[in-house]
Amino acid sequence: MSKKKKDWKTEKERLMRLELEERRKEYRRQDFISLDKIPTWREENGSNDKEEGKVLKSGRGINDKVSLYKGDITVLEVDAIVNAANPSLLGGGGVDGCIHKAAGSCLYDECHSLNGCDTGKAKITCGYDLPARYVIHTVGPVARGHVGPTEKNDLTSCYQNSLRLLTENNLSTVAFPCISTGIYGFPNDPAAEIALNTVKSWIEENPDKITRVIFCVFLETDFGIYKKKMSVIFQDNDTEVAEEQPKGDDTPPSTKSTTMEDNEDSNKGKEETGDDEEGDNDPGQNEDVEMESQPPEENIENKEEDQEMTKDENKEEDVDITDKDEDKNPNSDKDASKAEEEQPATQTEDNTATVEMEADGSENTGTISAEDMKDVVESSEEPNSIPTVSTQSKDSGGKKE
Ligand SMILES: NC(=O)c1ccc[n+]([C@H]2O[C@H](COP(=O)([O-])OP(=O)(O)OC[C@H]3O[C@@H](n4cnc5c(N)ncnc54)[C@H](O)[C@@H]3O)[C@@H](O)[C@H]2O)c1
Repeated sequence: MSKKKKDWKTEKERLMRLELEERRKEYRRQDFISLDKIPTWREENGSNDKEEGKVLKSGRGINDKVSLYKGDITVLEVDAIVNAANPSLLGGGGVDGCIHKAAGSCLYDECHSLNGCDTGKAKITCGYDLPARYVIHTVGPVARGHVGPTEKNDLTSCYQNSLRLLTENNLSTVAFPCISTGIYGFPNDPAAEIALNTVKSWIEENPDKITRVIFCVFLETDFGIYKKKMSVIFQDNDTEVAEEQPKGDDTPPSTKSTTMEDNEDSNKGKEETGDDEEGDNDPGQNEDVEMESQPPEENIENKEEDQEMTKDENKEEDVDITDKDEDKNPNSDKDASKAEEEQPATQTEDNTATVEMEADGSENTGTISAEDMKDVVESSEEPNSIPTVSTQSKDSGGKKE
């Protein structure tokens, strides 16, 4: 018998009232990773340094607030995971498809009520069946291999607005995927540079608001890039080395990879519940994984052609939807009080957003032409039509610059 479709508002209110142990019983996947199983950047270095006879003073520095994790973002038990969405917020493929699939259909329904999201902006919803309590949806720039000031600013805004939304909702642990580096074609290296430096600056300006930011990479390529950059950007300069560093050895501490298998033992034996296809999102072990939803190189080209961003053609004023769709948008100013009761979360303060991508593309101020986004979004219009992401372990690296 088909399950009765849940009302997202009722489900959200119910979930928000649950204590952790009660909530854990509702996770669609029981092989979740709790925060204490993810070492901080300092702990990773510390464990290496201990091996090399050095003991690090445990500080409350920035290195205690960041982590590098390689694996599926949908299993992370944090306050919020960030979704690399598209302007429609109606799901798609890649990490967007994984998150929607793991969260369940209520996520789609709540997203549908948000009337889209502009590039660089962020909106927050409940996490539903995910171990993450919330999902912060942000829309990265469609770079197609080209990184100009606009693309850089938009990607920087994705991280800033996501962190701002996190703390505005009194949340303090978050995981980011590599926004825009998949089908949107932002080169991996500059994207990592922007992600790491933006997050570092933000934590330095708001040290007491953040407990942990996890950089969740999926591809071996990104893991290598992040590990190298983090060793430089998150230098451990607030430590006291207990013993002399071997003469002439000034190499920064290397780090061991934080991968799914490191943490698997901690969740061994947890029963798989629900109709989850085990391994749908499992990125495999230490290899690049080619996601079905991320077509091979040549197709990405075609897809990118399809998603040709023609800013001037599409450039339209953001439509302030508060007076236009207030009954549709639970977060419009007029309904602010009602919205606050129903939804503890708030949206970005300006609350203007791209008018929702209609299937026929009639009203669309997104940065991707209606026709193109229609193709991308149409396939994911209904929750059960969201393409599943299955991965084959493959040595192919991520997109080269
Ligand atoms: N890949 C596709 O074929 C496809 C199709 C339609 C829509 N989308 C999605 O792609 C667009 C956004 O592009 P994007 O480059 O920002 O996102 P993306 O294409 O999802 O790639 C972003 C990053 O997320 C990584 N990733 C994929 N799955 C996971 C996972 N389970 N956990 C952690 N990381 C993961 C992926 O390897 C890449 O590094 C949106 O339209 C969205 O709906 C993708």
